[in-house]
Amino acid sequence: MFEGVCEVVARRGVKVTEPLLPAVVGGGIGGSAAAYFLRQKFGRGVQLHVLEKAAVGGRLDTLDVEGSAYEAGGSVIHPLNLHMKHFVKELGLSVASPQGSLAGVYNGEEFVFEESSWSFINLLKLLWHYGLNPLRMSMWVEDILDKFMRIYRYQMHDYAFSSNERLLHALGGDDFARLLNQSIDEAMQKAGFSQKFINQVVCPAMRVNYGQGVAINGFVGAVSLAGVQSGLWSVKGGNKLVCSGLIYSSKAEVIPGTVVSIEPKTRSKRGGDPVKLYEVTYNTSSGLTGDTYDIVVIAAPLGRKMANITFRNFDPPIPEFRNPYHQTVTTLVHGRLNTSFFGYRDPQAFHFGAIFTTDNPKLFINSLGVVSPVGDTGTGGKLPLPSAVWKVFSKEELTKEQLSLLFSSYDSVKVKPWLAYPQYSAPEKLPPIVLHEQLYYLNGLEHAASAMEMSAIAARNAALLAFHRWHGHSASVDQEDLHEKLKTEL
Ligand SMILES: Cc1cc2nc3c(=O)[nH]c(=O)nc-3n(C[C@H](O)[C@H](O)[C@H](O)COP(=O)(O)OP(=O)(O)OC[C@H]3O[C@@H](n4cnc5c(N)ncnc54)[C@H](O)[C@@H]3O)c2cc1C
Ligand SMILES: CC(C)=CCC/C(C)=C/CC/C(C)=C/CSC[C@H](N)C(=O)O
Repeated sequence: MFEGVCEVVARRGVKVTEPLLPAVVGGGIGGSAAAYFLRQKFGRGVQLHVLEKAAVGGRLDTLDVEGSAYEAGGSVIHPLNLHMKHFVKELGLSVASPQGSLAGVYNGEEFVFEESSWSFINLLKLLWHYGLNPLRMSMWVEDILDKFMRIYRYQMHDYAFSSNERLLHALGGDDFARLLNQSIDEAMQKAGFSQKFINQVVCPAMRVNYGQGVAINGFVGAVSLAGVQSGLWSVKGGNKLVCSGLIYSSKAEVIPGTVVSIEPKTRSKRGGDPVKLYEVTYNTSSGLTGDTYDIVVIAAPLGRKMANITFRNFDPPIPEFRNPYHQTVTTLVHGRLNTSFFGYRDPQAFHFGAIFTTDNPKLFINSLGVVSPVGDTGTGGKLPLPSAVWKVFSKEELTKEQLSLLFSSYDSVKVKPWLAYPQYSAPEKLPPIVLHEQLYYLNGLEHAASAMEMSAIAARNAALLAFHRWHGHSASVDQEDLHEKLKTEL
């Protein structure tokens, strides 16, 4: 018999087999990766559904500017994000590497750091401004990344974790727990970094990536610093192609609908133990309907303003998810930058293609940078074109007046507001993975750090966890000292 097929007794007493029915709620990178990994673990015999209320891709989406598509949500992928790398290879997609451009850090009045196109000059400038802080930061982030990379080995050996705290502890022990319990500001101060460096270099990286300052937890802070390292890449044609590709490869059926409630049910079986199921009710264009599933993986942020799913009749009740999400607005502008806004009267002297900002309440933008279409790898040069497509991140939608301050002229403006990431703080409390016996939640890990790879890791963990719990393989869940145990394995 196929794995993933359960035996039931049919009406006439003849034994027949019924496919196991897992459902995934949400078709973003987390949900599509969950479908892929569930298929990998449970095999051909299961019938997989992905319930999606909007477009497959979720927070991976593009906006069209004058006939070309640009990433408006999740855009860059780290070279050590091995799940994303594997998906792209497996799906036959291609990689695009963004063209580097010169960066400057603006504090609302002046540039406090200006990158040079000469690497030697740059090194001298960094040393002059920040001493050994930049070098020490690279080593600090490398050390965290080294520990983080342990997840791939654990998952390759099929190990799963029943809580986000256990997962992170298995990677970085008490160091990761400490990072979650303090802000990136505190963590870096304790590690000996200067306040000037934190304010002028670390804070701008937090603002460009997470739209928040250095009060965010130390773990997401470290991920954010990894997110400004070199070698970042994206998927040619758009990152969301990974989601549609994974769903196709998993042979899951996408059910268009908004899940409104989930309720545990017991179906009695003649001559056998009762079967426990979940009744998932969802809204479609033709009204309210529902299906029952053996396993449900929720791959969408829970909460009233988010997925808004009601958990009915669970005993004990599933607690409400109150963790708020932070708004980030992406604005794509095809136009000419008003360089005098940044203190450059002469546009010819302005060489920056990426502008980061420090924490200044007077600033109405978090960052802006020149971007290329998803099919393209850049303009081939380091200087921004006089007229280019700029991506602006801000907390609120930009007003016409603000756009006119930033741009001397523009041809088109596209806006996408997102409830982008959790509102981070320290100490960070992470939501559970196991909500009920066979009901799992992926997006709790986002509260440690939100990134495509984090959703993919959470997805593989949930698929492994569901598989082991379904088959009673307790030895593969929450193993202690995995790092030591696996050292001896090839
Ligand atoms: C502006 C922006 C920039 C970013 N940049 C990067 C980056 O450069 N690199 C990086 O790694 N990450 C980046 N991220 C973060 C990254 O995009 C997310 O962490 C990741 O895409 C989350 O994927 P997910 O599948 O977990 O959630 P989502 O993508 O949010 O997917 C959830 C899905 O569930 C669906 N859904 C919700 N409720 C229901 C319901 N009730 N019923 C049915 N379906 C439902 C939604 O429609 C959605 O499709 C960025 C995010 C934003 C917003
Ligand atoms: C999970 C690990 C180890 C690394 C991920 C590093 C990474 C790619 C972080 C970026 C996360 C993020 C939310 C970026 C948002 S903005 C991206 C980009 N700067 C842009 O301008 O679009």
